[in-house]
Amino acid sequence: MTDTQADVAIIMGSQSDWATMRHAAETLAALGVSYKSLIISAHRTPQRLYDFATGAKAAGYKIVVAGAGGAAHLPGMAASMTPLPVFGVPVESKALSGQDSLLSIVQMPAGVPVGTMAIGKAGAVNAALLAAAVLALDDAELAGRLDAWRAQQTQNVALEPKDDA
Ligand SMILES: Nc1c(C(=O)O)ncn1[C@@H]1O[C@H](COP(=O)(O)O)[C@@H](O)[C@H]1O
Repeated sequence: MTDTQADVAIIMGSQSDWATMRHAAETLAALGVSYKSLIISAHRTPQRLYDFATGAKAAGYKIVVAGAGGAAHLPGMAASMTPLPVFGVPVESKALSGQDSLLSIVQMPAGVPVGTMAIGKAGAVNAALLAAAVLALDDAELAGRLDAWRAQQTQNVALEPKDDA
């Protein structure tokens, strides 16, 4: 689901981040949350970032999920130009296994917050769940879907391990 009037903007520094960030998109889709996915790089497309971040609230977005790897300046720079909540996803880099991405995103100076997730797929899924939880504060139907999603997750955990699972 990619809407023009979406609640969540999923932005990422490169096409190569999509393999990770698609998990955020899939999680939002499963919860019935509208989103738009965009490639925006602070380094390679600075004007695109400026235009997006300064206009994100007026465009109707409520939350930004930003994934980037390596020198991952995208989430912090987006946060510096929008009052919307920004959740950062450190993409797993080849050279340093995402530790560079994590430290780049998490160490923001006081005054410009980025909610930093775990490295990789877990972070992308959790960014989507956190975004949904925030949106659910004002949306009882979404809150119900989120509860159901969690209940299903609990139900999917077997009590005993299997050899062939
Ligand atoms: N960290 C950033 C930013 C940014 O922070 O603006 N723009 C691209 N990148 C990252 O560079 C990595 C390699 O990108 P390529 O695969 O395109 O070479 C990606 O993980 C991307 O997020």
